[in-house]
Amino acid sequence: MNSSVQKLHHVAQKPSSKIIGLMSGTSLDGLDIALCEISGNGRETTVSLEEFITKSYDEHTKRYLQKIVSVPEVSLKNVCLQHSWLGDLHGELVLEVLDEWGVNPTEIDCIASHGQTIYHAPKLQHGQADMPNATLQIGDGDHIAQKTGIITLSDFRQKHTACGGQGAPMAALVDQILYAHNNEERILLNIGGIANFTYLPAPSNTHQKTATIDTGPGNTLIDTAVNKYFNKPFDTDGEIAQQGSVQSEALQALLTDPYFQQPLPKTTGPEQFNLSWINKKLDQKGIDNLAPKDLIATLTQLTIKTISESIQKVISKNSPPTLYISGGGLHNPVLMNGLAEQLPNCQIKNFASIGCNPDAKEAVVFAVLANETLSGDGFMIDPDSSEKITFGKISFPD
Ligand SMILES: Nc1ncnc2c1ncn2[C@@H]1O[C@H](COP(=O)(O)OP(=O)(O)OP(=O)(O)O)[C@@H](O)[C@H]1O
Ligand SMILES: CC(=O)N[C@H]1[C@@H]2OC[C@@H](O2)[C@@H](O)[C@@H]1O[C@H](C)C(=O)O
Repeated sequence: MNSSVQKLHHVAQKPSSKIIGLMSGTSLDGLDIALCEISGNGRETTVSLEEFITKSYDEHTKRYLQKIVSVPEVSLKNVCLQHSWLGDLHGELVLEVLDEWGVNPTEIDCIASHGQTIYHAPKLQHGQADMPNATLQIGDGDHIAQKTGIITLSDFRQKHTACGGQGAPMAALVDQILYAHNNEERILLNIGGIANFTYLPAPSNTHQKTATIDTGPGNTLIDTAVNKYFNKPFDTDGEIAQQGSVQSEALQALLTDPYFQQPLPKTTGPEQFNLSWINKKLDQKGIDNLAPKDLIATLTQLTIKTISESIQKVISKNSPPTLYISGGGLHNPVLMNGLAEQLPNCQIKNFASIGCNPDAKEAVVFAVLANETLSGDGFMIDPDSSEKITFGKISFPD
């Protein structure tokens, strides 16, 4: 037997594995690196987050990625170069943090790498009837495996679209096995660049089904406008939004986007929600005189409104869920207070109270997806079929 296949066979049979989850999200703030100890599989899965860090991208890296991320027409040469370059970079960052943590790479059973989404094109967004749901992530897995000497699973979203899904959100698959609770209705809300949630009704609630959705912009519009008008990467602690006031006419103009009324399932990205989208929506209503701080307050309110309205649509009025929040938006008090105001019946908690470090959640998701591919049966993505599927492509270091 080939030695890497033998290693894989061994890892798949271990009662517990050390898996590193890697996530480079839509905000382009850096690479989230989560070292997990994972035992069991399916509903028996348990995860212990042993270490976590976000390795921030420097300005040069961020600007280089911005050349192609979510841009519809780019240099194919850049895409080709960046696919390999980012794989190498992610491999180097893994080696760097393992050294910082005092962990030998030989102790790691595998890496689960999400990569960087450079274009997300569900049918709803690309609008070409003859084309399938499509999504593209870069940061090649072979490069990560070569750099680190560690078996690497990557490119998790392709199987989702190949099986008829929209390529996202995928966190719900993991949320269901790790966080569904017998007596509590739960919403797991992640506010990253894009906001998404998983609704986990308590099993006793036979009227409601598990649901998942990208609600629309999380931080992406706030970040992009703060960057343009204040030359900062994001609105630290919501300070700018607090100085501005929400302009209701502008808010209504933004809320007219049909995405917000589309039924589930739906997913989106910065390809749709970006600076030109803001300008177009405001131009259509003849609004051209918003003070920058009022724009930030209005965009923050847009995130609050679209998240809370999406939540209201799926939950049962009689048994309001507890909301567990993760992602960078958790650090913005204006977002948090706004959600509490709009969802007075829901208890709001930090995801840490049932899971792990809220900034690590998505990286852990990909570690669990890899664990299931190696040692489990997989996940059901079609509620009308019992067929289970696994995700990720396997790269060997040799
Ligand atoms: N102290 C803070 N105050 C306000 N906002 C913050 C703060 N810290 C982080 N954020 C926001 O969180 C964002 C990063 O969030 P996160 O890392 O969850 O996003 P992501 O994983 O890149 O996105 P996605 O989940 O959509 O892929 C930052 O760009 C910023 O907008
Ligand atoms: C295409 C893509 O990378 N989508 C991300 C992004 O970040 C949040 C939201 O948009 C979600 O749809 C998804 O990530 C999480 C991990 C998911 O698939 O559940």
